[in-house]
Amino acid sequence: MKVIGTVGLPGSGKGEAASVARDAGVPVVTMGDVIRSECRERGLEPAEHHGEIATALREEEGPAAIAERSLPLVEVELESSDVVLVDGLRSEHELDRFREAFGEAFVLVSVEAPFEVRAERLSDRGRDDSDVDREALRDREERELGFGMGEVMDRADVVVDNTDSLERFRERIRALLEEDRSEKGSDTGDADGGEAGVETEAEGRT
Ligand SMILES: Nc1ncnc2c1ncn2[C@@H]1O[C@H](COP(=O)(O)OP(=O)(O)OP(=O)(O)O)[C@@H](O)[C@H]1O
Repeated sequence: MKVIGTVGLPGSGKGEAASVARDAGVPVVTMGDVIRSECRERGLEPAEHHGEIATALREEEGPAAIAERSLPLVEVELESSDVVLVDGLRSEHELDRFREAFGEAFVLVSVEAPFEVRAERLSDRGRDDSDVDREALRDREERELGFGMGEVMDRADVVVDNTDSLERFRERIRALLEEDRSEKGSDTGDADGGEAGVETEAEGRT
């Protein structure tokens, strides 16, 4: 059993990692979906109220609220799949909650690329205003860092550097999904010569 959590700043490649997982038949639990469904529950438009409801949930149910609400969705997927990907951790409270629930079976992957690279890719993606407007991107980034995302990234088990081609990134994610639990923390760069910029952190685990 393995639960892979992803963390990364806007445009780093979390969505791509999730789509690689889906293509490989690995179920994906998107933490943002928990917020979107709560918006609908409250009769609010998710596109406009996402940030506000995320804050409200944390205030009402505690800082790990979104992780807490994601857990049953992960459990359901684990009934039929050995590996599940959780898209988009934001805070250390959430990380602590997943570690508490899954222990060693939880592998945190930080997807990283410099601001300029992400800004460039996002302006090509153009999903919303913060994709094309660099100032809006900075604001979004600061908000996410404000939730403690930087600290979460620092605690990652695996860092995947996404500055190379999309195909190289996809290969790296596929390798991670296939990696055996016992290899956690080891460099699996053999499939790509280890050039994909993979670093690992032992975090004192055995
Ligand atoms: N290595 C790469 N080369 C080229 N384009 C890439 C690469 N990685 C990701 N992209 C593209 O960059 C854009 C941003 O990636 P993605 O949507 O996965 O980011 P994200 O981390 O999910 O961002 P957000 O948090 O804003 O949703 C997408 O259009 C994606 O296809």
